[in-house]
Amino acid sequence: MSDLPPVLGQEDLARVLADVPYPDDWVWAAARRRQAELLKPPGSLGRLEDIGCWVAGVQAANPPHPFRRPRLLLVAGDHGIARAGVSAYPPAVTAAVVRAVLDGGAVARVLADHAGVGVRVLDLAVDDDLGDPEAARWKVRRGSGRIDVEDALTLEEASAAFRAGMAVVDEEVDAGADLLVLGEMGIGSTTPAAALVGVLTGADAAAVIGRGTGIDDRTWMRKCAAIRDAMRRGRPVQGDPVALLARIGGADLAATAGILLQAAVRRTPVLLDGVVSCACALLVHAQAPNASKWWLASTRSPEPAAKQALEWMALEPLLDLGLRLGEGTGGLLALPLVQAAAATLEGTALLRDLVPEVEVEQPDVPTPAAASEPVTVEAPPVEDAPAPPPVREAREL
Ligand SMILES: O=C(O)c1ccc[n+]([C@@H]2O[C@H](COP(=O)([O-])O)[C@@H](O)[C@H]2O)c1
Ligand SMILES: Cc1cc2nc[nH]c2cc1C
Repeated sequence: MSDLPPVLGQEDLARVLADVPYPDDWVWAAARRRQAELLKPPGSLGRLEDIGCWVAGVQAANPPHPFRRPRLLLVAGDHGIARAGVSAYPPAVTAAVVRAVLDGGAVARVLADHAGVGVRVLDLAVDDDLGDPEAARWKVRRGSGRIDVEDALTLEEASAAFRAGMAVVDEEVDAGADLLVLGEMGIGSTTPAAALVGVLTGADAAAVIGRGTGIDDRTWMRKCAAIRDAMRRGRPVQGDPVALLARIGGADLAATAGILLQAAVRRTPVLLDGVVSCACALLVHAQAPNASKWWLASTRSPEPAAKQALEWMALEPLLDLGLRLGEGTGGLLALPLVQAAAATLEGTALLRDLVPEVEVEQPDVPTPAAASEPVTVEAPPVEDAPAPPPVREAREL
């Protein structure tokens, strides 16, 4: 990462993208077989069984173990488009909520403390001084441009934010983090998120717009026009992730994309949150489809753009509770289930040890003895999943 230039071009990113590994297929397959041998009817733990196997694959350990040092990365930034009246709340809320994440009082802080998750706030572009030098270490500017009429960031700023996300992952993983929970805070952020998903999937503004913080119909019309205009500005650079983030994203989104990419490079799993992290995930996935194997969709956001992004990546959310807060609340609430999935796969007795006369039917997964070459175990297809996005330029370089 350190040899990357100050402005990230497609070729520079292509070098990083080429290093994205795949989680361990053999361990995943072994975990599948173990899952079938546990003291329970096969499939009786439902989705928890798939998640346990996913944990085994990303930890390259069968049985897996519950994560020991999960960390919430809360990425914050203000968005110039909020000045166009696209949110139900004023931009001043961003700084207030981020302060409450730092000092206590925000939902994310309550849930993180409850779950024993360490919190790191990254102020990439909050339009205020939070008075926390550690949070501001990666700040690239205050606020961003109005994406319907101007760029959110310069290419230098977008690159700096993207690289900041990558650097933070390196720091966290070097310090022992074994799971990253993504969170975000920024009034107006659902507008760039929707515009990014619209450009990357080819969907219309009306198909990706959502109600965000709870907007009324008049605000919806303004927001739809803003997304439409931003998408028009973004389309010419849709194959260049950093240029796209500079035009219609924002510093918090660019850092989030950098986190998602570098987490995959560092073989570190990530729990996605709502529409903003899903949009950034789609942007990285469009260039490096392997990367999404390291991510788990924690929650189904009511934002249509989140639904589209997850379908595009064939990721099925774990929770469907109508969460639309952001701040990493989806991942924080899904975490106990992920931990339970790992714990049951690790700690449950084997049926054959207690009831030897019952024969276990093994699932049809590859065994090392059955093939001489490692095989890629594909994720099961999602019904009605759209065709992959036509955005692969950087990878083809
Ligand atoms: O996570 C989601 O899917 C989600 C859906 C709607 C709103 N939000 C949060 O609300 C803020 C953005 O909403 P808005 O209406 O200002 O664009 C931002 O702080 C997000 O964390 C988050
Ligand atoms: C109060 C408030 C808290 C939030 N947390 C994340 N997005 C938010 C939006 C609002 C308006």
